[in-house]
Amino acid sequence: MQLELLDKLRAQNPVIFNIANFVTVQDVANAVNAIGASPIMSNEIAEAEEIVRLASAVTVNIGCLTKQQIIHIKKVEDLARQYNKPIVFDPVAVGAVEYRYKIADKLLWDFHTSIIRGNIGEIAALGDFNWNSKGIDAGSGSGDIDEITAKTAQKYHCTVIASGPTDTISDGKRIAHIHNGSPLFKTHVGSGDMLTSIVTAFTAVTDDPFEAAQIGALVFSCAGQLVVQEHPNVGLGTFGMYLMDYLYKVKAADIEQIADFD
Ligand SMILES: Nc1ncnc2c1ncn2[C@@H]1O[C@H](COP(=O)(O)OP(=O)(O)O)[C@@H](O)[C@H]1O
Ligand SMILES: Cc1ncsc1CCOP(=O)(O)O
Ligand SMILES: [Mg+2]
Repeated sequence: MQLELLDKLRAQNPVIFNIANFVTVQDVANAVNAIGASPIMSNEIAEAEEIVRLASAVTVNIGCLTKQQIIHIKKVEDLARQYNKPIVFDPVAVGAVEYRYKIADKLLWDFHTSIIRGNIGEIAALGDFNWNSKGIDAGSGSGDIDEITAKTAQKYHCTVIASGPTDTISDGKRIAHIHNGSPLFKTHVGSGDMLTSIVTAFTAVTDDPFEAAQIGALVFSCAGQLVVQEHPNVGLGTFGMYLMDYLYKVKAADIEQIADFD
């Protein structure tokens, strides 16, 4: 794992274009900012080309999808292909809402996506596996998470992160697991969206999406774990606040001490 990518990210401070959802947009902007990149959110098709050109990478989050936004996403994804900017896709609730599954599946076939980051319910749905997703949450299921992640990566020819208590990452051939984190992540709506855009930030400093996925997931999970280690009585409200502090101040050396991956 290339932990030096964290310093590289902070030195380069790349601009990250986010098509966000209105629930978690500020958390995502602050998380991208705290980790050392420069977020920009936009919903306007007329400025899409300018923003894609100035950004190093693009997040597409379908958390609050509208028909107008689908037109915007297609334009932005087409521009990202034209200007060779990586796309990281967050398939919010595709396991629970058939309409979203259909839109996401089509976008993932029509445009090259570098990384898909979802919870296991979302990743299982995209990979056509049975799983009982629950709204935006992972829900429950008994499938083999390694197999689901790898097969979904093979289906869309990209890297996939199935996040959860363990983050499972595959590019269809290789598989990695990040065991760090805290159950408090689950209590904070927006944890997944923050992770997705932090992973996007790391695609700006490495050409290998599998590496960007691993380092993004490791840094994010370790930041949350450090919050709880150093503030054992933290509640779910203050966890979100401390998480921003730790995303900002966490160093590669701190992560190295607690990193738990294979
Ligand atoms: N029980 C848990 N223990 C440790 N980390 C967790 C746990 N649940 C979620 N996470 C972490 O929370 C972040 C968001 O993941 P997840 O909850 O799966 O996404 P989403 O918010 O999209 O459902 C990831 O970094 C993941 O590692
Ligand atoms: C509650 C909600 N409704 C639509 S998007 C959204 C936020 C999803 O955030 P996350 O997937 O990061 O928990
Ligand atoms: Mg999510």
